[in-house]
Amino acid sequence: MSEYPFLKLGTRQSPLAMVQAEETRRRLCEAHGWPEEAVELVPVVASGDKVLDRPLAEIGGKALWTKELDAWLAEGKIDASVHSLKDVETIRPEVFTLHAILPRADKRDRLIGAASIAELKEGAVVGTSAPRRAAQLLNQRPDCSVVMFRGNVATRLGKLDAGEADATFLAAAGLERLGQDNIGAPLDAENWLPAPSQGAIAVECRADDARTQELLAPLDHAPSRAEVMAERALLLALGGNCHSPIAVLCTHHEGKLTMCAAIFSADGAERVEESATFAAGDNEAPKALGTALLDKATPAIRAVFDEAP
Ligand SMILES: NCc1[nH]cc(CCC(=O)O)c1CC(=O)O
Repeated sequence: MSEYPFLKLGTRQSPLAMVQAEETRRRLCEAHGWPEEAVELVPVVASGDKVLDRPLAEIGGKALWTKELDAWLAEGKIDASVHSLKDVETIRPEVFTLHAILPRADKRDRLIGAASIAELKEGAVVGTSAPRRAAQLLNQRPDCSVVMFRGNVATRLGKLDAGEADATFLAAAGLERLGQDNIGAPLDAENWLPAPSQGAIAVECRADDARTQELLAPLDHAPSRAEVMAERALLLALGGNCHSPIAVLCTHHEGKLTMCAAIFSADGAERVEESATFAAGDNEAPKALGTALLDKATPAIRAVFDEAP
């Protein structure tokens, strides 16, 4: 007679999502001295995984990654959801809490198909559907062009292999978790900024579920939480969503956060950046940085943010 599972963890069923859910299960079992059977992984097919031929921004935005998991969590079919925090909307239903942020992995993008942005061949075609990656690329390499690449990591690498583009970007964290971290070249922060919350796994549960909150608590990594919450505060200040070319990197060091952020016009031609250092947990500082960015923004940049729904 077994009382397992103690906890049901909802996850998308893409290979990367499953690996991230497995990492969460491993950490939970380690923290509580449980056998693997104590945590059941419940895969859910997300709307975002069904429609692959149009940009996310056109078909409903980041909510498409969380809609099904949110419904299951609200109904109590699962106790918690595991998310790539980068894909989770900035404003979450109040009935949920992002209760554990796991130690953040490599925050960088990797470029697959060339050793660096500068070394992309003249007029290279680059596959991406992320406004940030497209704008940041075209800002540095106006000779390049962008084609839409959606789908999971394997799908995108397949499109590259099939010659649909000369190069593409993938998050280092995702490649690492899939054991493919030998692919491509990492892009460093001096020239290339990642997306808000890139590389962070978040575990969300119901705000009134004290039992699950207590079980998740030992998984929370305070420095990673400080970084991603500051990055999300910046997103909120900018009114950013999946349409917005916002690049930001926040790095924790001895209780302080250094944030470097850039926003772009839709075509990437124009770019403004700001950076600041402030105390971890200070969510006013990212807000001020957002305001400073918008103050400096050219009309073409501001138009992107004014239009954001
Ligand atoms: N947008 C899809 C997505 N969401 C999270 C990751 C990778 C893992 C992470 O950044 O946490 C990816 C793939 C990618 O951007 O290459």
